[in-house]
Amino acid sequence: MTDTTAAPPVLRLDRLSWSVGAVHIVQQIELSLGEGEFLALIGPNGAGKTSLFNLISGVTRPTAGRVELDGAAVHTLPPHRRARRGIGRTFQSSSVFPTMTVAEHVELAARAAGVRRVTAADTARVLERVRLGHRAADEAAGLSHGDKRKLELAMLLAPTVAGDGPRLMLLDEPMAGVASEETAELTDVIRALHREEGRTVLMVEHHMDIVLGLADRVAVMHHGTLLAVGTPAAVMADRAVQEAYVGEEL
Ligand SMILES: Nc1ncnc2c1ncn2[C@@H]1O[C@H](COP(=O)(O)OP(=O)(O)OP(=O)(O)O)[C@@H](O)[C@H]1O
Repeated sequence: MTDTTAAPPVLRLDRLSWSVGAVHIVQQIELSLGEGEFLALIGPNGAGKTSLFNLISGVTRPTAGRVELDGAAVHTLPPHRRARRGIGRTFQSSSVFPTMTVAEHVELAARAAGVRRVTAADTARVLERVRLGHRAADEAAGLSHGDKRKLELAMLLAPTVAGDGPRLMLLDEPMAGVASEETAELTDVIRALHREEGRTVLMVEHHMDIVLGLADRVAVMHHGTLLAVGTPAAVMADRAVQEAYVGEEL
């Protein structure tokens, strides 16, 4: 018997597709993320991972299929309305403003999310959660790449000043450009947002050691389709996945 009382998945992608002219970039993706789940999205260069994030966050609209958040269709909404429904996103390339202070970034992000009153104590609390409290008054230009990534996470969390903040966090290669000595702490920060705050996470990440340390499940994209979805061990043992990565590091 079907359990009709079960909560809908936080995110459900239903035959999600995106084509540009005759080029099918994202094809018929079926994927669900449960509350508090951490799913890593991997795949060779050009597989369509960023395009999929664009479809979920609203940067682009699907040419077919649906995106549902908590059971409600959101794929026709613009990005800011999806953000208000709880979809938060970081980008592959760093998006901080060099001459603004760390605290000002959080304040700006909170205001952009519709928070009217943001105090210094509010921004300090957000920055503590990403271990950047000690840099609040510094200009972003002076931050290391790892600290810039943490600041982007703080901006994602800024709406929590006056509400729940993102239920679903889309992290696009959070370790990109980060020095190896900084990855452990950044991983810890992301883990805490997931485990301690219970946020649902979908993360694109190429470094398998990071993926294995964080993700409950892994989805593999190749030529715009999902090749495999499963536990990290099952996915890495999958022959089709290994073949997709021939010539590349898995
Ligand atoms: N607006 C667009 N118009 C046409 N083709 C596009 C567009 N955006 C992306 N593509 C193509 O779609 C494919 C998937 O690109 P996408 O950036 O989503 O891949 P990716 O998996 O994120 O790659 P990477 O790991 O290199 O970031 C690529 O072949 C890319 O050239």
